[in-house]
Amino acid sequence: MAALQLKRLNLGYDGQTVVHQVDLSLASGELGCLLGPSGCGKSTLLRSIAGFTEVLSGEIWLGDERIADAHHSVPAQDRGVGLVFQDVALFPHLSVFDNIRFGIERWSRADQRLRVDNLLALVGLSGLGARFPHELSGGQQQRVALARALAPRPRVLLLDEPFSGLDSELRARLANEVRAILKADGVTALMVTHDQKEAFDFADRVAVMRDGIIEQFDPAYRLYHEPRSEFVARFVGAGDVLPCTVINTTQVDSPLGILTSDQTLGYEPGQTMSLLFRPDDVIHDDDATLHATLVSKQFRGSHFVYRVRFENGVELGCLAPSHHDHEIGADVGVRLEVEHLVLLPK
Ligand SMILES: Nc1ncnc2c1ncn2[C@@H]1O[C@H](COP(=O)(O)OP(=O)(O)OP(=O)(O)O)[C@@H](O)[C@H]1O
Repeated sequence: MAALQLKRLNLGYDGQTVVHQVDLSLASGELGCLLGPSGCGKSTLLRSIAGFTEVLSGEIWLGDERIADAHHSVPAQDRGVGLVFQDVALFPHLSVFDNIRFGIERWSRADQRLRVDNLLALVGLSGLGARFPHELSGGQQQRVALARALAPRPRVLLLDEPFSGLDSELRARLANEVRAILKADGVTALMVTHDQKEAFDFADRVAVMRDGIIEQFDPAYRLYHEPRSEFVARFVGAGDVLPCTVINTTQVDSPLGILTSDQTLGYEPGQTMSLLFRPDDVIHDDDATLHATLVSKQFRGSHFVYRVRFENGVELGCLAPSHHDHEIGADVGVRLEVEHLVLLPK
């Protein structure tokens, strides 16, 4: 049984629907993410699960309990949902230990101590229970907030842009760390972010949202390599789209010649489609027979991302090994490595 299930969910404000017909489910222990541009409805969706936004139609289930539909709604405090927000909001006058203990005060003293000690160890803060929030770094405070939300063993944990107040290096590290912590505790969680890297670091599956609908809900690898729409393709990574015409079950005619896929394409011959090129499909290679002009380059440490222009004017992003520091305007060799062609509707 799914730990969290949204069925044909419609949400909105003042008679206006902002989330449309959303279906989504998370298995027990699964980590999901809502990823999308500002205003697409991510927070509205998350708030409806927490019990802060009413349901216009559709249903929200936690395990075998229907917690909300258009006619009834279990109060937020009775849902067994844990929350972690961007603003950490720890109680400044309580110690770390007492902050974490806050939601389990009705447990026995011994159980409280055991749970808090376990959580402190889980979030890597053993020995810091007596400190106060102002004596911790931003990242440590966020981990205390996480431990506090986890203490009562919520049925599902909701995280709304939990790292957005932190600097970029810490964000990347925390997304991974929090993932490991939640996996170790077997927690089911749904996080909201507009940061693709954070979503990829954190989640088992990512739901890409646009204008109140979920365009695709898949593991990161699949979103990147098998996006179902141009919007998803562009939102989860760099890429270029060229027009092409389907020739047969495995080949297309493109501005870069005839390309062959290692998988059946599933489109009718003669259909015109968009063909996706990721920079990692286009590799700079001094020995390649295909040539292009280097238009721009970005150094990324381990590699360069080149922009190359072919004779017919087509431009693509291209990966180059870190030590291939060619001059802008140089003629460079390029190898196309597109075994799996990604065709998108035009
Ligand atoms: N309390 C509210 N009253 C009226 N409209 C709202 C309210 N909250 C959000 N909206 C509208 O609903 C839509 C979705 O907003 P929501 O906050 O869910 O988006 P989001 O994807 O989380 O955006 P962001 O990444 O900027 O937080 C937007 O058009 C927003 O203006």
